[in-house]
Amino acid sequence: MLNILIIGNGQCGNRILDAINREAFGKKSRFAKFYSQQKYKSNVQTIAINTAINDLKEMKFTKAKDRIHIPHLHGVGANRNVGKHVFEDNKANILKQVEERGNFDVAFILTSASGGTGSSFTPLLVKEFKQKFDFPVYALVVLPFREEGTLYLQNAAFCLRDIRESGADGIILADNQFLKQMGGNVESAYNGINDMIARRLLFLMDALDSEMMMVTDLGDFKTVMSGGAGLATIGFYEADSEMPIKNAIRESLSPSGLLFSTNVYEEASRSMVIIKGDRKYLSIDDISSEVEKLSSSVGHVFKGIIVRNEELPQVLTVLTLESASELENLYSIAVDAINYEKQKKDRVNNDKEVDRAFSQIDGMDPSY
Ligand SMILES: Nc1nc2c(ncn2[C@@H]2O[C@H](COP(=O)(O)OP(=O)(O)OP(=O)(O)O)[C@@H](O)[C@H]2O)c(=O)[nH]1
Repeated sequence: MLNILIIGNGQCGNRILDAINREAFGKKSRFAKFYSQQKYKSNVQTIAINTAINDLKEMKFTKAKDRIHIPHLHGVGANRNVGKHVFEDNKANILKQVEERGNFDVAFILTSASGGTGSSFTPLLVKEFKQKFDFPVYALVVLPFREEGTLYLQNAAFCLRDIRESGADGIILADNQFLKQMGGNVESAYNGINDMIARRLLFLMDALDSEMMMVTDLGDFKTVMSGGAGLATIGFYEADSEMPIKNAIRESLSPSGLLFSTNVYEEASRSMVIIKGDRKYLSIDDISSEVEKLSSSVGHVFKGIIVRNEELPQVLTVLTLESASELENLYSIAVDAINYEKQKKDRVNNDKEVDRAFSQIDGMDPSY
């Protein structure tokens, strides 16, 4: 049995963690968390960390003992410098609470790249973990909608770089902009995106800890994640009973299945394909021929099959990327955002117009 730690940092990380716990507790009752056991096969510990108490209170499926409030106003207001200081002041407390949970085989840290709390805490937390523990640490990082503004864009650029430099064993990318086709208003888009991420992570945990017909384990996952440029994404597809399994594999690798925009056949470096479902849907020949196609352009592909009676076929693909043109696009917009913010600040510093306005009443007092 694997010991798995999942941490959700900041509002976005908290919400995805809550979506994971909702699936794991069963969706039926919001009170399930008070009396039921999580349905995980592994020993999964979940911890939500936030500076904003309201974000923690908003969680419906994560137990109160699994929420760590780091008091700092109501968040750090998208300021990563403030967030870094707040983390340093509180890291002993956070690490103590993690250590009290026991030993882990692997940790996942969930965060947005662009806010203040999650994006500044995550790289520093990864760094502490890598110094203190010897389990692999993976960050699942949510990229912003591109129209969310200059501060979020610059945060995303610096956060991703910081996480890469922190010693993380891999970064799994999910992109709000790419996933916004979920439609609806922002809130329902968030819920839809969070559910997509939660489902994929739960499938992954299930696969790493299952008796399989064909085995993929944590060792294989580590090997996949160590390929490429340290970046990865995850695809998923659930087929109906009519769809041939090879089409389901292809769908999981298509834009509608992936969490991040990439042409898998051009940018992926290593992959893991796990297929789950009733034996009657799982033609080994079809699976093998589709996986061979993928490996001819990707390189190494690990393949796992989990037989689950009466279940429709589902496919999960983990892909590490050796290049990511969408990330290059994001960085070029972020550079514009950083320059824009800098110019604005310079203008305010150099332009004394406001000071001149105030100076007109120097030495005067109000008369009533
Ligand atoms: N997918 C998804 N993205 C979210 C969600 N909530 C916020 N975001 C995105 O996360 C970014 C903002 O980061 P947050 O996680 O809200 O910020 P934080 O880490 O709590 O930091 P501060 O509020 O600045 O202290 C924006 O790009 C939002 O679009 C969510 O529930 N799901």
